Amino acid sequence: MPRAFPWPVVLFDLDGTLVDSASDIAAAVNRLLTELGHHAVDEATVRSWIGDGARELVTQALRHAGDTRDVGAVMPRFMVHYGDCLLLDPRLYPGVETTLEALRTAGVRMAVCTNKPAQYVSPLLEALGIDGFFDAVLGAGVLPERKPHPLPLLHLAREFGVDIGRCLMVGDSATDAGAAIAAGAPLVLVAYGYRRDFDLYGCGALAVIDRFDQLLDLR
Ligand SMILES: O=C(O)COP(=O)(O)O
Ligand SMILES: [Mg+2]
Repeated sequence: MPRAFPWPVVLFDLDGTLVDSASDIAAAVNRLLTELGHHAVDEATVRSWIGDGARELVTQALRHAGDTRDVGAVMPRFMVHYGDCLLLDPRLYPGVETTLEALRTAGVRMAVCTNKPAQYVSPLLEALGIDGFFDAVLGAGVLPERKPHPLPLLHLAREFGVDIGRCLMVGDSATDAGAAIAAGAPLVLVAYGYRRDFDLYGCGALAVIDRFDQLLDLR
């Protein structure tokens, strides 16, 4: 447990940081692709599309399939599949629950700040038994901008009444890094998530951690 954790607020990314949801998201993408008459794709390919929100994910999937139809036309179907697949096999990364517990004990207030569609965030957190750790949960579609725009982070900092410079952002991708840097939030990145080809080590993060519980070693 941290003796004195340096930040009073931590904003956590969800997919690829707290939860390994790639197989569920891949299942939803593949239900859509096969419904549209395309071949399914493997999970690793879908992983490389996660991070910019559902619409961008489907845009990439359609492009991959050579399908030129308008993404907006297929989004309602995709959202049905997304909901149906949400709880197929989501997994907390190792150490998440004990680390959140330690942070809570240390008096740190926590929020989830994700590009996952907002209506699916709380059901996922509840199913994994970690919803109680968070004072705020912010998914995509609630605010007019999503990460890498700084607005979601600034919005949460304002809700907590804490200067953004004292709100640590913990994420796994370029969208998290971009949002944190634009907002002026300190940033820690996890190395095990959906980083794609993003250079985690060259973006100015305070630390890049291999295991979630290494958060507690930060000083
Ligand atoms: O659903 C996404 O595209 C990514 O979600 P995240 O912001 O929690 O990584
Ligand atoms: Mg992520």
